[in-house]
Amino acid sequence: MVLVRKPIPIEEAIQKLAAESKQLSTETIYLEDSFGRVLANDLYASHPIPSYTRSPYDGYAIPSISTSKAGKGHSVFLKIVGTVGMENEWRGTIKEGQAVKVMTGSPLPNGADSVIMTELAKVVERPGGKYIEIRRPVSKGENVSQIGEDIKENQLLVKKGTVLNPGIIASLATFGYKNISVTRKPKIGIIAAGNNLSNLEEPLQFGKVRNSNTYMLIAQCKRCRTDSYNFGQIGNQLNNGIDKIRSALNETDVIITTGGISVGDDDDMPKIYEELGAKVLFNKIAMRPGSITSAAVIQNKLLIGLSGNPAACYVGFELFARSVIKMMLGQLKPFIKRTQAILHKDFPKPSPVTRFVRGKVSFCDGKIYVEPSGKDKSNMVSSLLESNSFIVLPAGTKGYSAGSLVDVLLLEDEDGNEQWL
Ligand SMILES: Nc1nc2c(c(=O)[nH]1)N[C@H]1C(S)=C(S)[C@@H](COP(=O)(O)OP(=O)(O)OC[C@H]3O[C@@H](n4cnc5c(N)ncnc54)[C@H](O)[C@@H]3O)O[C@H]1N2
Ligand code: MOO
Ligand SMILES: [Mg+2]
Repeated sequence: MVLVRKPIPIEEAIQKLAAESKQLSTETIYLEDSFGRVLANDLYASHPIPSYTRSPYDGYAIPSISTSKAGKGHSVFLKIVGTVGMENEWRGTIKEGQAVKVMTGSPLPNGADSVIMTELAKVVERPGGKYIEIRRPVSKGENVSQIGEDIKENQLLVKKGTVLNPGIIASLATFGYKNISVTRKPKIGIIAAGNNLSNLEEPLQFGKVRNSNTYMLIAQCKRCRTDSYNFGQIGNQLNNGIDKIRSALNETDVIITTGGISVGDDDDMPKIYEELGAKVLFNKIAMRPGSITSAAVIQNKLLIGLSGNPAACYVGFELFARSVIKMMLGQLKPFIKRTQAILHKDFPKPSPVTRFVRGKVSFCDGKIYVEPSGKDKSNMVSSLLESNSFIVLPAGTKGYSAGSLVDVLLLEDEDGNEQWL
């Protein structure tokens, strides 16, 4: 039987996958383990920052009015009556003509409304004690950090669906969020199909290739900040493949296969879908490479069938599996970041369907440039070495010359897009 394959538009494939990629349950983790995890609920500021009026400098807290007569060759002298920010902390109310030594971050003592930096206040001995000499008027509020000037109480700090990065983690720690609720990571099972695959440690035999895709996919899952499980390889025995996928289903949320998805004699994946009773969502997409990327659903779990050809497998993962994982993680922006760049080299090939060329983005003089990162064949692995992006060339275009503005998808970006387009 010849398998009928009707190519569907990329957007439709994305929609079909989105319908099957519901957000997973949540779990509570320690803040120190939260880097790269996705926040499961909105978090608010439980108090203002700063929570007290404080000095941003080492210096002297003073009543500014005491300096009004300083300037034009005239100094004023304020008596140092204590120090804040030390063990024997001074706790009084500063009067006119007085100053209290403060450290960066110290609370401003009562009676003070400004701070003069150490460098601008010369300490002098005078009858009755130590004084600071001030040569210019200091205005009210000068060098004072006001309550809530950084973050207001009850302000929304971080939206649910945000990927936690060091800056966000710092903000959450500021409010004492020791435990936080995040979406659990989807468990991705990886299976390589193919008769001619050898393990990495085996000496290479004629007609065989090493199973590089499994390692690529593990790393791609990591880049999506989720965990993958290597279920090894399946050869050309149909039952073996069916059993392996069945048992992997019990331990995973999504199974990604690579290889065996096309129309060759040993391409068993379509038969495996059929034998398993999986509902096929699509088995061809109008794009290159990765046109035979397929997806099916069984026991409410997604099977994503990627090409065996390394570059097509890579592209299929980034365009589809990546978004599936991010949707399951409840990410606000599950789609790959798209921007525009100036093509640095000619790309003369026409594109009858949308083409994703492995690209290398670089930045120069405030502009974004992109060039193909190597030979553009889906069975080639070399173009992946330097690829950090895909150049998107729309269907029906006849090739591009250097200098043209093209769309690019940024693979290393963690922020993402809310929409596919
Ligand atoms: N008559 C047709 N032939 C092919 C078509 C077609 O439409 N009609 N589609 C081509 C396209 S496009 C692609 S892409 C490939 C897809 O092939 P499969 O997904 O069936 O993959 P395999 O046949 O198993 O292997 C293809 C190729 O990739 C190498 N490979 C496979 N697995 C791995 C792995 N884990 N690590 C590294 N390399 C792997 C394998 O050695 C083969 O060279 O089909 C075209 N053919
Ligand atoms: O469309 Mo196949 O998946 O390269 O190159
Ligand atoms: Mg094949």
